[in-house]
Amino acid sequence: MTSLAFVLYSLLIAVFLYCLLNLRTLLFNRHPRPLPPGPTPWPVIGNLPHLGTMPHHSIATMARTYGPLMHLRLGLVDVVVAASASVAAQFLKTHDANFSSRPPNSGAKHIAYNYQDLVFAPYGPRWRMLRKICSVHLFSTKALDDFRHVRQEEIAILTRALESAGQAAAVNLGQLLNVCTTNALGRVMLGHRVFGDGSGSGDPKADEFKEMVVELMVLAGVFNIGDFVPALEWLDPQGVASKMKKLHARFDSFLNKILEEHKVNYSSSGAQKHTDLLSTLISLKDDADGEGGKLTDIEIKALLLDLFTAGTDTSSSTVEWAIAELIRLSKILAQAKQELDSIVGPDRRVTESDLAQLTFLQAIIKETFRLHPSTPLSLPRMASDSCEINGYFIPKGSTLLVNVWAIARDPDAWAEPLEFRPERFLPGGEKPNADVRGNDFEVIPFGAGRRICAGMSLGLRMVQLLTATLVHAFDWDLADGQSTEKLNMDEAYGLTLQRAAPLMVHPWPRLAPHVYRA
Ligand code: HEM
Repeated sequence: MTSLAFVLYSLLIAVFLYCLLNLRTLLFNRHPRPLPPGPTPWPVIGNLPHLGTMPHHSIATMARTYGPLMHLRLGLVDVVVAASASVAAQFLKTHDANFSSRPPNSGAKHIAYNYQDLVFAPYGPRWRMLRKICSVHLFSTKALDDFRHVRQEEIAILTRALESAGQAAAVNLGQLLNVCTTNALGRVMLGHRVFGDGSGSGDPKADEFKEMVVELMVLAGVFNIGDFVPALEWLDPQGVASKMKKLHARFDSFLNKILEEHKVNYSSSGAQKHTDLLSTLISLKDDADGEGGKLTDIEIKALLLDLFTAGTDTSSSTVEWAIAELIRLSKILAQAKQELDSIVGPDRRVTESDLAQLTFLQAIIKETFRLHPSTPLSLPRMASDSCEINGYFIPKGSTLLVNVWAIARDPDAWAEPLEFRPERFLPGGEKPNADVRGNDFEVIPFGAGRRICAGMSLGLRMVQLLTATLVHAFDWDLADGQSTEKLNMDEAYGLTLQRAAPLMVHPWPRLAPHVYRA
């Protein structure tokens, strides 16, 4: 054999061995570490059929078999699920920077102006700019304090509406709460209410708006096959994309109207300048040269859409769950009333300055967030790079789902987790110091890390003040003489956790009459 032939022969053998080794690695050990355990996927659609109609329930059940760090294959997409506090902390604290973008999805594309918004903006300069604008103008302590009177006034209007409405017929509490949260946000963001006089009674526009927000949350919560099997996207087998496009058109016309009206007022009156978020956004359109560039009309509409959808039903449905729990549990309700009566008394409504003293009420709110988190699977995140967590390989591009709902019901972390027991958050209870602001991973209704809820401080203030006011100002009966034990506490699945049946109640005023007129 000539030396050239020998070299070629050796090279061939080396290449063959290299390919053989690679093939072996590809077939049997693609990654230096294994993927987290999980149920065997079906061909093409993977584990999509395993999700069922209540994915946060099904995923929690699967985690009992496969562990708190689980791998699912949804179509062609790797999905990792965190179902315990310690695993959630690994993703949202230790590896948070790597999980600070959101995965591609049809909701962002068809509803949120093709990712031009804040919620779905890729982690980077534009996201930072949008978030900063919101923090400064809406959510900083100064902004929240400046607009405290707005929240209190809108809650006063709700109280008045409940006082006069409840005696004649039962009221849909969630609906009225939604009008209140939307108008309070509208006054801060746009400088005026979104719906009429704020009382919400029989306002078809308010009904339609809530129905649109709920539809958005339901659609955004669907695991859309097209998101996971791109080859099937054009087929839109569940009809999700087509419903999203129709809904987008309705939101867009709502937002166009707001923008046009505001531009007219803004240009005709210099006095309007910078008194509300939208004026600021419009002024940024002309002179912003922040890191992410100028704001376009589309970006402004996308941001308004985010805030109106993420910031209304989340708060109002949390209050609806809280009141439903209290109506069922009369002893806890009585204890909450006692606290309010001793601190606030019968001659005035609760104000935000009272909240710090209402320790039992605060515990009720934490317990409500624990059992009824507004977004049970939080909002999805995506691995920007491959990484290793708890000895498992997490591939680049994986979607992360944090089962906030299951974590807060984990029997290893909570005593009798299905019981509504506010005292667990009080001194002497099992978690006296736990807070819900993303530091204690056993209860993270607002998520955690860089992409924690942008409106958390506002959401918390609104939920606390609304719940405190409703408990203090009214006694509650269920509609049609329904017994409290029979109150339906079922959930309806969506990106946000709605009640399956709306809470229909009669509110009976319990404070001095002048309180309701003030
Ligand atoms: C009960 C009240 C609320 C709850 C439970 C809640 C919950 C959440 C959760 C779980 C996330 C995802 C966090 C993550 O990825 O880790 C989120 C994101 C967000 N929330 Fe809230 N939210 C509430 C109220 C609000 C309010 C009042 C607003 C604004 C007016 C708001 C605006 C947003 C925005 C803009 C994001 C996206 C943040 C980003 O991607 O950087 N939320 N919220």
